[in-house]
Amino acid sequence: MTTVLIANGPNLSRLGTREPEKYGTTTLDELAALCMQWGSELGLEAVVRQSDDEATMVGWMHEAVDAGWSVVLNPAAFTHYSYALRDACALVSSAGLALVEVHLTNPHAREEFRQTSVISGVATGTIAGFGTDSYRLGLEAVAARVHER
Ligand SMILES: O=C1C[C@@](O)(C(=O)O)C[C@@H](O)[C@@H]1O
Repeated sequence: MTTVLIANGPNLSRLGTREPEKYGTTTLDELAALCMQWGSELGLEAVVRQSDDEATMVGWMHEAVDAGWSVVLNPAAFTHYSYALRDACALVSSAGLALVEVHLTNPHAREEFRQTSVISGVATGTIAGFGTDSYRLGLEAVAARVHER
């Protein structure tokens, strides 16, 4: 089965209680279980991780390249300023692996600083604003690309 890394950035461990009016009430553990279920329905093995640490996330992108994993990435606040994570994401997409950027909220409808993504330019595509369904749609996009190969 094809493995997909679902990588979550800073503060997403607090899902469920973090600004629930914006991010919903689903916890990260619940989201991980949903992703594993959606993944298996799509013929994908979902590996779900979260870190508040930029270097750790850069290392995960290197691991994805070496292992041939596609990635569904919610870079969280790193979206807006982490050139290190952007460069690591470019390694994934330039290796021909799908790198789908996802967001629970629609950053374009929020504060000005959220309207810039330094990741989008090297992502295969971006899905934002559909709550936890953004992840499901991200997995569907990966599955469509993997199965057309
Ligand atoms: O932490 C997050 C979550 C987020 O990536 C989202 O999923 O909507 C949007 C980011 O602006 C924010 O920093």
